[in-house]
Amino acid sequence: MKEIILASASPRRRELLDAVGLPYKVQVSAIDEKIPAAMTPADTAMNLALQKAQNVAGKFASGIVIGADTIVVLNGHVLGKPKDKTDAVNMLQALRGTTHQVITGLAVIDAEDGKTVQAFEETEVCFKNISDDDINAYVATGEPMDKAGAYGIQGLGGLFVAGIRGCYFNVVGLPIPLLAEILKGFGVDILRFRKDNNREGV
Ligand SMILES: Cc1cn([C@H]2C[C@H](O)[C@@H](COP(=O)(O)OP(=O)(O)OP(=O)(O)O)O2)c(=O)[nH]c1=O
Repeated sequence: MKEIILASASPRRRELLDAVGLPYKVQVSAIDEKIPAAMTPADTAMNLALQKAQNVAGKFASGIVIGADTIVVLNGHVLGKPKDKTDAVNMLQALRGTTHQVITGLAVIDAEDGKTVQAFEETEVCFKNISDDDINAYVATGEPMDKAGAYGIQGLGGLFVAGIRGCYFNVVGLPIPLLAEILKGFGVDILRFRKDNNREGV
């Protein structure tokens, strides 16, 4: 099997790949994450994912490179990571009581021949109508600062979520089922890639 290279600094993405037992190495991309103007939210996420994957693919002669980018979309407007605590408070105030979308764009590149596949997953997240007090207490924990939309559903931010429709892993930053489908086209079968596939105790 070709080597898998995750073009990401996100600990969440590593944890999600670890959970399915796929061996990989990490090479963080060196791109300046600028949200391109005049693109749909899905195209924005896929474009950023592509920039990350291309940047890393250029450093390797072979291997399957995975790039991803997660954004939150409220009424068609893209929310990335908060710039500071005030920005985080503003984002959470805008998100409370809403149903919004979380989109993760994926780009997978075979560094050897340049074959590239892009896709995105979209999940709807319904937020409770949380109080300013709760927002301030949450922002004070620091958890929102490195996360799109200023929350982490997998952490304390999960307390604000009334429900979701769609892929949970997508919200956390890597839509594993979609990625598994894409990787099959690169000759990587997550379910069957090793002979000794004993997952007892996982
Ligand atoms: C909405 C949401 C986002 N996030 C995270 C996932 C992503 O790591 C982050 C969005 O930022 P990204 O720019 O997608 O990723 P990153 O900067 O963390 O890592 P890299 O660019 O190196 O791949 O927000 C959560 O962890 N939980 C959530 O509920």
